[in-house]
Amino acid sequence: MPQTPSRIVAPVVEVFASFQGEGSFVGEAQVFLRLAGCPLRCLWCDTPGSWAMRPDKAARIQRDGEPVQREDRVASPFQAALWIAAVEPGEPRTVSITGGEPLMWPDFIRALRPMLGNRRMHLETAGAHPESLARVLDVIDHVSLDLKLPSDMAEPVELERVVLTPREGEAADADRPEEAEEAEDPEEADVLAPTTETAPRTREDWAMARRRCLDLIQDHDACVKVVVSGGKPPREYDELFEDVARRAPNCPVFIAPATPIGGVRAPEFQDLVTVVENARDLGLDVRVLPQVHRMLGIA
Ligand SMILES: Nc1nc2[nH]cc(C(=O)O)c2c(=O)[nH]1
Ligand code: SF4
Ligand SMILES: [Mg+2]
Repeated sequence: MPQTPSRIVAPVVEVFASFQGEGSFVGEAQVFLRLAGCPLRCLWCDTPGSWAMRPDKAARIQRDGEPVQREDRVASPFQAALWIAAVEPGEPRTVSITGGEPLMWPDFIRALRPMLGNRRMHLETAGAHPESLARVLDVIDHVSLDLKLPSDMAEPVELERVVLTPREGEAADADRPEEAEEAEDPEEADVLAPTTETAPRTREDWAMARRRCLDLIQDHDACVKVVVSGGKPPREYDELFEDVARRAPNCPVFIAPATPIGGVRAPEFQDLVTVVENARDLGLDVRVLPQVHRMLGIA
């Protein structure tokens, strides 16, 4: 059920300016808005700190060259837009909304759109929540769709909605007890209500979600990203490429060799070549692109 417009909030991990490190817009100066909350469990996840919503934690607002600002994590779209404007070093930038899984927050994303003026709004998402993607697609200028190999995914978890009473982490205002009482009424409190669309579990669920997402983006400005990690038979990626070739054949495909973190390995060079050739055999427009922001050592 959509949230009441005046009460739309989402948990913000961080807002910062950087250069886009992945996909079609690599190298572009952008602002990143990272929302917390992800029910998925990619084995090579590079942002596990964004899995939990943690309304008690602070949002990190980073303007280059200035000390990090710590703010209330639970933010309205208006507040997020103010932070975006505050971290931009110069002219307004394209805003990339990432996570976590930003499609946990479709109402928030829709409500943010009119607050960004003529900035472009890009979305970094996994192909796991087609209903939520359909809800936001008309306000998104570019979708960067990560396609996941089912064998790269551990069991998803469910994100529970959180009623914030009063404001999480803040004591009730002793001078205005009537307000504190109001806030304790769940009808009046802010609620972190992630989408109720369930995450894929089985291989079949994943195939269905992926295909629905590809059908949605086929006529949209979009790119597909596939993380290739070490130790996987190159043929495993065929099911992803075959779906792209059938459903969104004009969409550029970026192969991202996994950044070695934790136990994850980068792919062998020969395997990478084979994966690329398998995609090319299907007529796909494919490029290899490691995470450039990691290579630069920036956020
Ligand atoms: N520079 C930079 N580019 C990015 N592209 C996608 C990112 C993400 O975390 O989704 C990301 C990120 O975190 N930083
Ligand atoms: S979808 Fe993104 S945030 Fe969620 S587990 Fe995968 S890589 Fe991590
Ligand atoms: Mg990422």
